[in-house]
Amino acid sequence: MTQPIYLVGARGCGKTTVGVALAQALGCNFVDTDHYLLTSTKMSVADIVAQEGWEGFRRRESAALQSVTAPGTVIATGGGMVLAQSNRQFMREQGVVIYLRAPAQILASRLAAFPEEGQRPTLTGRSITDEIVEVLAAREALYNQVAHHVVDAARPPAEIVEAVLAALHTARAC
Ligand SMILES: Nc1ncnc2c1ncn2[C@@H]1O[C@H](COP(=O)(O)OP(=O)(O)OP(=O)(O)O)[C@@H](O)[C@H]1O
Ligand SMILES: O=C(O)C1=C[C@@H](O)[C@@H](O)[C@H](O)C1
Ligand SMILES: [Mg+2]
Repeated sequence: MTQPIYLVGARGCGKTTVGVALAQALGCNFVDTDHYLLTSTKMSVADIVAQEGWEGFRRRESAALQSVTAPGTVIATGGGMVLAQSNRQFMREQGVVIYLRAPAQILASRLAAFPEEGQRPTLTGRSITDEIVEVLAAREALYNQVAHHVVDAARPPAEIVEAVLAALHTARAC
């Protein structure tokens, strides 16, 4: 698998968790756009949003997407990467896009257990559960639209990795 693999989906669907394991299974590199921004700017998502607003963060994450894209790489994106049409087009053209789909209830319980507010500042000012319902309703069509494959992410990470590998029809090393 030399094309980059992009993992998309809502906060808590497991893009980072599954991405690490998938890259290991494929013998690929792994990169996470949120982590890339954290290390390259030395600012958390909350810091960037406080200084530059969500608009500034979205601009930076679009640039990060371009910077981290490379052959033989599994790329965990931020939950809102799909909002920009240019990002959706770029991912579809450059690689294989996998949507890790899980219901709002499951996402909310994972996020409530490990909120990581620095990296996941509120998007709406609502509770975790209300927010994820609202955000999923607004973005579900975008996740489906950009995806080459949709994988059920409401199960243990190892099973999700197997399902992604099956969708890719390959377990070859990079
Ligand atoms: N398949 C899973 N089963 C149970 N817990 C999971 C699963 N995937 C992830 N988690 C847990 O849910 C939380 C969020 O996972 P993770 O950070 O991988 O999500 P994400 O999609 O990368 O979110 P974000 O968009 O905020 O970066 C973590 O605490 C992680 O351990
Ligand atoms: O869903 C979102 O809009 C976000 C998800 C996280 O991965 C981060 O990219 C950031 O907190 C925004
Ligand atoms: Mg993540």
